[in-house]
Amino acid sequence: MIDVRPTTEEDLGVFVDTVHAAFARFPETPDEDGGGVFWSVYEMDRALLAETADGRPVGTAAAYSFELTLPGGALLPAPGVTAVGVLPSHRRRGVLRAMMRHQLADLRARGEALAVLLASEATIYGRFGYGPATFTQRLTLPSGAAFTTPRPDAPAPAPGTVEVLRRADCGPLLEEVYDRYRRAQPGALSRPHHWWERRAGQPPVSAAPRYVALHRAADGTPDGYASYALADGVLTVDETIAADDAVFTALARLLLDHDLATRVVFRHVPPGHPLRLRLADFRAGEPGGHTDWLWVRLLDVPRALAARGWEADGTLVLDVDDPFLGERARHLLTVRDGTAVCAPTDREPDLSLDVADLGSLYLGGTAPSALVRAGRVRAHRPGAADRADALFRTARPPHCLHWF
Ligand SMILES: CC(=O)SCCNC(=O)CCNC(=O)[C@H](O)C(C)(C)COP(=O)(O)OP(=O)(O)OC[C@H]1O[C@@H](n2cnc3c(N)ncnc32)[C@H](O)[C@@H]1OP(=O)(O)O
Repeated sequence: MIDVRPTTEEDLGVFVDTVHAAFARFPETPDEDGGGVFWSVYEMDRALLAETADGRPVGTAAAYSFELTLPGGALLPAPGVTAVGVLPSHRRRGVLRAMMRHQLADLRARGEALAVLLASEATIYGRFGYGPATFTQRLTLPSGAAFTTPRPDAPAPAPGTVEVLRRADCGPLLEEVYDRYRRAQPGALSRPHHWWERRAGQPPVSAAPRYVALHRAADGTPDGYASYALADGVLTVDETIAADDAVFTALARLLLDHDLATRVVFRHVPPGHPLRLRLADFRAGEPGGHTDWLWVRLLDVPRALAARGWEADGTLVLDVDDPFLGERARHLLTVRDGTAVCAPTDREPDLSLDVADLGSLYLGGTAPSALVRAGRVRAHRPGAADRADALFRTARPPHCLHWF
């Protein structure tokens, strides 16, 4: 018999020990101020422990309080599910299933319209209603890679300056730039202030030493940064945050011209990013590690659909199956002037789909027609998939590079 219960601050020690044992890792030691490790930002009033009948902890799950930027720019609270683990001695007996059931009920009771996570394996979370909604990839370029000559009528390069700082000395500036960027980028997550304060997460938030190329606009406002380190001739760029393409290019140019590097690895580039198209030699750019990043689980389909912005008008009837929660509902989605209304209907469906696949479509990162072609979504009439493509499409593809 397994019991799943909510935790309090007093459970932090046992929670940290259990989740680390599930991942077969040992907890790092926090700094004197309690920061410098990713688990210093766990929210223990949002975590769960699974225990055996005699009170031994065997499973963990938690959630962070993030905001997700939706297509159109609305910000929606998005619990970021994390620290999911079950001890190797207690796997494949339904402990995760019990925790997911408890957690999704709890998130609904708190009024959340959706939840998000990063999956350790892509085979785990579909059954619980999560679908991959954003994708990311690495781009490796040879140092010194030349850009094409811009057209004579191309916009001038970003006016501004770049300065090199140490990560440890510019946290507040990075926080400010990141926050402005994530509000404009669909699919991006907030990084709460205490993450920066406690240096929790992966660079540039973490305490790991990094240099930072900080771009400032002509008026001195910081509008982009890239955090990086050079080792064994490889300049690894953890994240490149830029207000626009011109700022991205200015940062990329500085990194590509760095002495003593043979290669520059941009670890997080949105698929389809124009950086590779700027190269004089297209084949010099090596994309790699293309992978799912943010997974979305819709908990309140009508509210979630009404919350995002839409770039085309139209209607669509969606028949949505949610096997894990044992629900099925048919929704009439009507979009006018960028705003959607989603109401129950008994009209014949245009598309039948699982809630996990709707999660994949939600941010515009996957076209409905692609899921129809993959056999995951059923289109009931000619033209239905095209209509759905036109509706869900976003001019700016979603991207997320926050790790949690
Ligand atoms: C958001 C995050 O935190 S991602 C991190 C996830 N955690 C890890 O990767 C840490 C190491 N792994 C683990 O701790 C565990 O194996 C877990 C948490 C992935 C699974 O826990 P379990 O208690 O064994 O899962 P449970 O027995 O409830 O399985 C539920 C279902 O998921 C399936 N499943 C569980 N783990 C996996 C997996 N790794 N790959 C594929 N399927 C899986 C089970 O087969 C079962 O399928 P069914 O519904 O068809 O019967």
